[in-house]
Amino acid sequence: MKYSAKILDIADRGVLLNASDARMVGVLEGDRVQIMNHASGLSTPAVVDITTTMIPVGVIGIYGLTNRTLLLVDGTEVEVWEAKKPLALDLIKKKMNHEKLTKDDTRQIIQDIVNDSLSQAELSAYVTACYINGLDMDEVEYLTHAMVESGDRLKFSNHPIVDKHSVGGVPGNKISLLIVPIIAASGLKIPKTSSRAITGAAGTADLMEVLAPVEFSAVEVQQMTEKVGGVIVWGGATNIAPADDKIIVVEYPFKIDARGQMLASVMAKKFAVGADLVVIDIPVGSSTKVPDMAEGRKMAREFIELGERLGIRVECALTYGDSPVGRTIGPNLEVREALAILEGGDEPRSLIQKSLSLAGIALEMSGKAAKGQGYQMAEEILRSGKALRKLRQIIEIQGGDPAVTSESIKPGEFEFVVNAQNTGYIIELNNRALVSLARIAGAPHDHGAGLLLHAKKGEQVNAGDPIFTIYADRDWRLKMAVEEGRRLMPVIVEGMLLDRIPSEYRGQV
Ligand SMILES: O=P(O)(O)OC[C@H]1O[C@H](OP(=O)(O)O)[C@H](O)[C@@H]1O
Ligand SMILES: O=c1cc[nH]c(=O)[nH]1
Repeated sequence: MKYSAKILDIADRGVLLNASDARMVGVLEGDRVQIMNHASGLSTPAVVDITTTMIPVGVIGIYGLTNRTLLLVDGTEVEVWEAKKPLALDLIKKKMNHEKLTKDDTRQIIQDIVNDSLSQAELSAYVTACYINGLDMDEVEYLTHAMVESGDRLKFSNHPIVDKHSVGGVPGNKISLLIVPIIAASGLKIPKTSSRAITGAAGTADLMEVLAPVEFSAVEVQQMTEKVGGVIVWGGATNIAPADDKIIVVEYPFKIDARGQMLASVMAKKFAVGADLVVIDIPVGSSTKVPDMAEGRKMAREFIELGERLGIRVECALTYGDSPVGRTIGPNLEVREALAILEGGDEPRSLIQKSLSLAGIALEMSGKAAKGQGYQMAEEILRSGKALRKLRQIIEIQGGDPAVTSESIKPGEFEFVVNAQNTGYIIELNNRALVSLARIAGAPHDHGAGLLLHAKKGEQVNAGDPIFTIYADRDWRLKMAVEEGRRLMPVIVEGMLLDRIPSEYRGQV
């Protein structure tokens, strides 16, 4: 049947049909139609919403993200018919029933994800089934290959290509902003693609966006890396492993990171950019993705094994993750902290040490530094100002202002200081609670939102001393964060009254 397209400014996938047209096509709410633009030859399936008033008979409303595939303008004639159910649905059910997915099953699922053939509910079912039932190493390998094959790949003529990736889970982990320019300044190539926040309050792509645009095609990533040695871009915009970001969008609200998908997500990005040598940061701590060292070693073995299957040499660094890295959480605050180090600052030591350790491992793996000399070489590159100059080149080539300084990056204009109620030592900084608080304050979308920690774990505070400041770009978000902070209690000072249970309390204990 033929319809006239009306482009709807809705940042979602799908189409809107008048109820009587839906009956004519033979679809119900949530079913799929295939839309064909005969003039351009472009076609896509889309999930149907139904209205009785918003779209007249003979017109089909096309949502913004679906129109990215169809490239229609208002009034274009399109053909619409009931689409077949995506093949992935039966395969997702297989995973729900604890069965192993084959290479072909996985390829089909990824193809349907990349083609936007699955609704958000169906995609969530896939992520949930994998999260609960897990993937074995064969399934992880199939997933990695399927993710790579469905997107673009970089092909550098000079090797080695070095890369680093963190599994995340620890807030304030701004180390890529230091490591990438150190590696690139050493003369190696590091085409770094990053995700936005998954379980955290600011992913590396969110951080870099404070300094420069992060959305580039794979070709542009390759060209920029050839020119200046490195980039820091958002993987979701590159069409490198394009299923990755669609899966992450589903994980973000739940703050989950399904293990098998995480391994594939990280290594697919490394494989697709042609990396030969990869350092993986595995933060270990009670409120991270990896609760203890034994689990960290297990994950490290999985990364190394997956690397072997892909022909990539992987080394893993188990890092301290019991509390945030450095003193800041949230885009502007984290970027300011990282830039201050590149400008010559020597605080916070823990952030500097972590960044130099990982950069040092990469330098040793590549042979740039002799065994045991990587840390020193990374430190020399940092202290000489070469890393800062390199970051400025990266910022410039990505279209940002290379003259940016740490001082010019400001936290949100609304702030609230949380003071210690009693004297004692900080005995807990709860990562998950700190992330929740930073997200409620607006991070990562509001770049000024976040937290500044005045005291870290083990430090002593006196009653009345500031322990952390909440920043927000909007006052109502600050109010919400302050209220939530009272409930979440992300920072515990030894001796603090945690709660008061009245004698008439009858709740669950
Ligand atoms: O939000 P959570 O789950 O903490 O971590 C996700 C972050 O970890 C990785 O960092 P990088 O790209 O290696 O710097 C991802 O790319 C992403 O930015
Ligand atoms: O890039 C990343 C990092 C952590 N977890 C993922 O799923 N992807």
